[in-house]
Amino acid sequence: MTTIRDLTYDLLRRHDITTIFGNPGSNELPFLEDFPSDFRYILALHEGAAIGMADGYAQATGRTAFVNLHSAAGTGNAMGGFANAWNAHTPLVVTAGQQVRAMMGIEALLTNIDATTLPKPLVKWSCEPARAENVPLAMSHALHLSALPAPGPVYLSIPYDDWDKPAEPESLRLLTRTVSAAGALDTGALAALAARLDRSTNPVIVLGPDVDAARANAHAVRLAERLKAPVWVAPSAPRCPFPTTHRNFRGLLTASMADISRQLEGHDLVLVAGAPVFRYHQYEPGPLLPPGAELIQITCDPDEASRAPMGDAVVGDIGLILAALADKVSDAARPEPQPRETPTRAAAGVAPLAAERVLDLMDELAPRDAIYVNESTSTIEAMWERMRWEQPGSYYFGAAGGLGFAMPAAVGVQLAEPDRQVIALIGDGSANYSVTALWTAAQHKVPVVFVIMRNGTYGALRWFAGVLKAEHVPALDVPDIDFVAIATGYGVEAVRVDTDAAFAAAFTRALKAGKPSLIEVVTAWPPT
Ligand SMILES: Cc1ncc(Cn2c(C)c(CCOP(=O)(O)OP(=O)(O)O)sc2=O)c(N)n1
Ligand SMILES: [Ca+2]
Repeated sequence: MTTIRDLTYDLLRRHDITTIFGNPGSNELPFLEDFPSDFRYILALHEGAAIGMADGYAQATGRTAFVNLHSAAGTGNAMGGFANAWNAHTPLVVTAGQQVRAMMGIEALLTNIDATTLPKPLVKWSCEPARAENVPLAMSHALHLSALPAPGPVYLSIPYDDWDKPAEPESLRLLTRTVSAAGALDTGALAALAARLDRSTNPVIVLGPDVDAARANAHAVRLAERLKAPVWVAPSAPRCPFPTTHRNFRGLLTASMADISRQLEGHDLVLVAGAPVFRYHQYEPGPLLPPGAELIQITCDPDEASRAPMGDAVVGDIGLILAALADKVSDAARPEPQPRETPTRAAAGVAPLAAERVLDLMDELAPRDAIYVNESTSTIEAMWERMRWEQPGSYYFGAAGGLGFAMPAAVGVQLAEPDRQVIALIGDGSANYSVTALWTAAQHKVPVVFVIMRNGTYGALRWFAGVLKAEHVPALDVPDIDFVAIATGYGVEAVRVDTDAAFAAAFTRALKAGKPSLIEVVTAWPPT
């Protein structure tokens, strides 16, 4: 007899999923019973770390990741991670154990009350199957839907007395289903779009995270070179969709309406690919586009296309459309864009140590194909100006700005990319949200290099307090946290440094260690 549990594990295998990220409670034990030997369970000590690891793993593999959380309390602890995954279009199937069906009505302890409402609106779909026999269909539905454009998290709440029930013979058909999305432009629409680009006198390209998610970076390069168009990265960037060393690269757009129009001044056509229009952050009202400019958005997300406040939009497969456009547009008869001004390297041997000097040393010493998972929020701009990111999958940031993403996500990315070095650059404020990820890194010997930028304050909030002219705000300092002691407590070797020479030596050692390491580097605040 095939049980619901047997069929569920077979469905996961069918979708190439044999890693489970999670933190169990009693409701989850029957699902985990007789855990199959071809699966691995990555235990997180907090559900925020579990979903963050799964998010990083899914983004780096480009495939759906699977999470198992404990009822309502576990789901609640993961809500910040749902926000990041939702904004990042990350394909996740998040499951939570539910009380037995006979005791749900009386709300016995660990009943996930109104379970399907809990993760909304940060899921594409949530479901608590009406009967045990429906679990395989719900699981199959969730696995396909999470990966279909626009990808995103889905949630299943499953009563723990369902797993031993027999699966209905007809539900075995689910094992052989394939579901795929088309998404190319028809020839007419492609020709019209290419013609609009060819007619433009001064086009500019703005690229978003879904270009990197589609691994379409090289198509974007070809299109930019054919059009001889400068390339900006869309604001509040959670990924890097274009080589920062390319002569057409202009940098990261500011997350403000007024500033974006200033930065795009003079262009008559703005082509946005793989990004919402736009993920503004600070409210600085102004014209949505510079005078005379038109905008076309290419997105995999019908809702992004529908909610944009201006321009035209095309919904489809970003990789297919960029590749077809790069083949279709003419070689523009205009001069190549001039390479941007890059900042001079920060001076050596200066105390107190400037954050820019740490960034420059990392960029110089790390392997060229290193992957940065960032949550040092006051140095984002400096990173985009200084770091040389050339390959797809080189940069990740929490897409909803929810802190607690980067430390676990770095572990997930390193699990997915064992041949590239992952460097987690974390602020001394952010480092406290999912610090338990250090324990999982130590237990699974995941060789992430964690760099904690200790400036003793919530630097980005100090900047924002200036933007909002919010004076005398309390609760912006985070002094006296000993990350060396914390890391050691979780089993990760750690060192504190406060000079560039000491950082360079520690960073070089960490890169060779072959195991997780943490460097707490004391940096100047305010920035010099
Ligand atoms: C879950 C969560 N809580 C609070 C915040 C608010 N927040 C906070 C608390 C920031 C300060 C981060 O400080 P840091 O030390 O990590 O980095 P910097 O000093 O470089 O800014 S930035 C920011 O948006 C958030 N984004 N996400
Ligand atoms: Ca800080």
